Amino acid sequence: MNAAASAHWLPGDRLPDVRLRAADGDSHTLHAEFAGRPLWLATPVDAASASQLPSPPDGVIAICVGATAPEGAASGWSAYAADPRWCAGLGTGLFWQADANLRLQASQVLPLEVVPTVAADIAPFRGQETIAIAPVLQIPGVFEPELCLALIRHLEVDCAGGDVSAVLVMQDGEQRLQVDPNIKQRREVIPRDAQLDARMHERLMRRALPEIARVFNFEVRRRDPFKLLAYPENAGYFRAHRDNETPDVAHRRFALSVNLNQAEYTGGEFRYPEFGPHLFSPPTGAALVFSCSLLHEVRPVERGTRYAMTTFLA
Ligand SMILES: O=C(O)CCC(=O)C(=O)O
Ligand SMILES: [Fe+2]
Repeated sequence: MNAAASAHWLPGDRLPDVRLRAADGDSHTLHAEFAGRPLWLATPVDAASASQLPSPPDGVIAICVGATAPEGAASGWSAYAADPRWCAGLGTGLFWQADANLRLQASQVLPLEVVPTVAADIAPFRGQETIAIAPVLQIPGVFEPELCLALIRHLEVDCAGGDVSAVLVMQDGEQRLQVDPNIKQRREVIPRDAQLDARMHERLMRRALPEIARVFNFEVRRRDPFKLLAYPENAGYFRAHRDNETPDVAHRRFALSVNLNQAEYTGGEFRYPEFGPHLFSPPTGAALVFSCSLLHEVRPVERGTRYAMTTFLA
């Protein structure tokens, strides 16, 4: 096993693309042919280790990469050889679970000590018709839970809760910052901890930017400063607005927002009234990315405090 080799793939990372060779000699690429369903991927070192792999549940694609695989098609596993350069980078003796978007969910060393289960978020798709949906992108697991907690602490403790959020208004031909409860009510602060800033930046570079490039075909070159937000119980909201309407923010292309404690409040969902009634409340650590030209609102928080981190990309 080589833990060092696999250490650079963390839960939340999208698996690298790779060319796989089937027993009949045909070649297949991971991203092109194995996305769209949850994936189990194993790299057992020998036949004994391969024979201990559990059968995958229905709807899960299971591929065994390397010299050996569990016997026969009935096992639910398909055997492939991979480009050896990739195998070296991956490491052998490993078991990976990835979601339908090929994002790593969990990894274990073989033989397995914990029986793998299919978590709700990597369960096979159940078809559901919808008439309209806002063109937003959700990226799970951009920040780890521990980073989310550190950010909340930074806002509440190190930054003494932040400042009441103001809006820019034009008055007598001049721009002025002014608190306006007709528009929004929340606290906010630009983080003052360079290490937290660097950790957020690294996670965005690693997990959000490649997805934005893939989904929106857009290469991010600029980022506004990070902002930590608190929407208090019965007092926090941001009414419908667009994020690029005044000259000072016209450069913004995409808004990115990460929920930091989604299970601890109710209300506070995003809504895109131009695109129907759906409410968006991504889980803790997930990023919501959308065009700054879309009308959007953050619904009033009813219970608890909603914490989030937001920035704008261009
Ligand atoms: O609360 C958030 O996550 C972001 C709210 C928002 O729309 C904004 O700050 O422009
Ligand atoms: Fe906004």
